[in-house]
Amino acid sequence: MVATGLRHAYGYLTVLDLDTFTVAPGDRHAVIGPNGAGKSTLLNLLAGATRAQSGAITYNGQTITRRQAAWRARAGIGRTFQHPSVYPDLTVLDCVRMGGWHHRRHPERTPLEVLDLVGLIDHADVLSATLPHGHRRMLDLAVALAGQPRLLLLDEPAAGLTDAETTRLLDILDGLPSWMAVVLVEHHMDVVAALATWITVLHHGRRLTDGPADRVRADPAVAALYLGPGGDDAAGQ
Ligand SMILES: Nc1ncnc2c1ncn2[C@@H]1O[C@H](COP(=O)(O)OP(=O)(O)OP(=O)(O)O)[C@@H](O)[C@H]1O
Repeated sequence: MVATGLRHAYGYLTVLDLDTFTVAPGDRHAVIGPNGAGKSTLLNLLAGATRAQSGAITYNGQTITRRQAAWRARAGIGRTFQHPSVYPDLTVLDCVRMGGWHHRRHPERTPLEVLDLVGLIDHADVLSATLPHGHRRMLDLAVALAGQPRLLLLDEPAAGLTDAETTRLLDILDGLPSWMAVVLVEHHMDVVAALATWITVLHHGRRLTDGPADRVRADPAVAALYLGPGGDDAAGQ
């Protein structure tokens, strides 16, 4: 996927102004930055949940800038949400079935296998709205994985998880196929450190820097962004 000239504003407030953003098969691309930096806005534009006010997005060589989110999902762009609330009236299993509806004939994994992967197999018949937060996040991930995405957009998947849940999440993400591209918006630097090979840092909607994960995490300007000048450790923790 290649996005160029993406710009988004709410009224007079420009919240994203990004010259280029590229993801290739197999990438593990983290997008980090302080609250309000425009990370979720970027993900929403890539997923089609928000329509780009200017700029262009291509995917597999095809222009998808005006394509709706559902079309993009069918084309292989899966996503999770910062505040997951997947189909509250459905059972956990039916949510995952919905996530994989366009792969009914040739699913790589059955819905039950996906639930097993994320540790929710014992909750298959429970109404999704009754799940505690960590389980709801895992269900959100299961729904995205059931769609067999080629590009997976993750919006703060570790937010609010316990240590044990975070470990499980890291195991799952670490086991994703190498052809799948992942874009990860995340505040937890240990999660970013474990997964990301490339990091883009957003600040006030613009790219502060980007590059190989080790180099960006060691960048004093990135540490200063999180802790203020002199904060050595912020991006490297
Ligand atoms: N629907 C909206 N209407 C008005 N302003 C909005 C709306 N959604 C987001 N914003 C503003 O856009 C800016 C970027 O928000 P965004 O959620 O993309 O940031 P973020 O980097 O994901 O932040 P966080 O880490 O806190 O989730 C913020 O200033 C936010 O208040």
